[in-house]
Amino acid sequence: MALMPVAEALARVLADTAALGTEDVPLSDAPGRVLAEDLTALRTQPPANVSAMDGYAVRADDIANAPTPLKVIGEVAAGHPFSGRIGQGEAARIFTGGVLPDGADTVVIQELTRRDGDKVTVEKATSKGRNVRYAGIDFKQGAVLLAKGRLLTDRDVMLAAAMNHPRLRVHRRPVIAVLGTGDELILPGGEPGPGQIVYSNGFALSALVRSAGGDVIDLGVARDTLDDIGVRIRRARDAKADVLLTSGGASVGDHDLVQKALAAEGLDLSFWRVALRPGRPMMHGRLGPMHVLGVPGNPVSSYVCAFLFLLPLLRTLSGRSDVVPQSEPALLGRDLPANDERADYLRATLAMGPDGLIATPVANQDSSLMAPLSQADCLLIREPHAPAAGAGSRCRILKFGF
Ligand SMILES: Nc1nc2c(c(=O)[nH]1)N[C@H]1C(S)=C(S)[C@@H](COP(=O)(O)OP(=O)(O)OC[C@H]3O[C@@H](n4cnc5c(N)ncnc54)[C@H](O)[C@@H]3O)O[C@H]1N2
Ligand code: MOO
Repeated sequence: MALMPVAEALARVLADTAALGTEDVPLSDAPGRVLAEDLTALRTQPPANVSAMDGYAVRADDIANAPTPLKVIGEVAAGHPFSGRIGQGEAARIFTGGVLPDGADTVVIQELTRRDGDKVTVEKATSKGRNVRYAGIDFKQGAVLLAKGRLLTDRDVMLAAAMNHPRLRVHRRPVIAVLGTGDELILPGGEPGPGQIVYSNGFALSALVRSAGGDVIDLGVARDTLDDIGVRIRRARDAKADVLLTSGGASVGDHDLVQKALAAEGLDLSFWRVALRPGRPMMHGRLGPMHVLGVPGNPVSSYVCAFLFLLPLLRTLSGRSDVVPQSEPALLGRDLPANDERADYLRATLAMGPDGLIATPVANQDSSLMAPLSQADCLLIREPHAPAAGAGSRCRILKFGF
């Protein structure tokens, strides 16, 4: 079977995949969730012309030839408007956030005044409209300020609160069941037997899922038997996971049983093997409504595949409008040879140079190496058959999160 181009593989993963259903959550639970409907301001902010400073509300014409004595006829604090009207030669004491009284058009800061009983002397002219925040300068009732599909930030919930929404309609969080496979794997902290290593993939994959707004079902590590893998696949199904993410057992070895176990459960395979390095033996299919992404066991391959395919899938299920992480320009930190037929995602570090970001691929790109992966800041993209490229030439990178 020919290797599938990365773009086609991604298109297949995302094909016929709709955003999950919605739920209402209180504002405090909304950051990190994806907005499921356009959010309209229920009020205007500020709702009236208000003072930006502590001082005196005046008529600018009255103080054009300062120093000018004015009569103080009232007081305005935030939340306590003054019902009177400022006439010629009059002023009102006003505090930050107070509604500008009728008749006044300007606020003089108190540092430019001298108060004496019910008189205030404005010592310096202040231009008309100064220190006034006009009604609606932030937003107006009816305006759509947060669009459907937006990943809500802490600042967004501040805005939503100001718009007077106590709860927001968001998409359900995707549930991702994470399964490791391999007889050689023990859990961190255990005592490895001969030939054993420590299970590590799942920790990064679960963290990636959570950082992208998904919930994780940890299916642990299956032994290399059809039975054990099958039991855990059924557990993912019974739990109604949206995605089953397996790592390991994806290749052609005698102990690579994941696809066989999935087939026994009725897998509808959409592809296996991608023109990608690292990550060639990746597969995708469906078990009923559940997506299945089978990523290779080599730790770097598992992470790169999850980054390239699981993240967009998770974002699509989450209802995000920005589904595919966008690449950014950088300059190559060292010479690279011509590429073969597989797209290459090189682990690279980033540094700021005089002409922009410099991406330098780590020396050893073996897909089993976790130390350089942890040192890397990004993936440097090499398209299939890319010609040799010299240090300083342009390249594209995908930055890691965190
Ligand atoms: N004859 C061939 N051999 C291999 C091919 C091939 O095309 N023909 N492809 C190679 C490529 S490329 C990759 S990538 C690997 C992927 O193989 P598997 O998905 O079957 O991975 P495993 O054999 O299960 O494991 C590979 C490697 O990674 C370690 N591993 C596995 N799971 C974990 C985990 N959860 N945490 C940490 N480390 C893990 C495992 O011990 C192996 O060392 O196949 C090549 N072979
Ligand atoms: O495709 Mo594998 O992931 O290169 O080691």
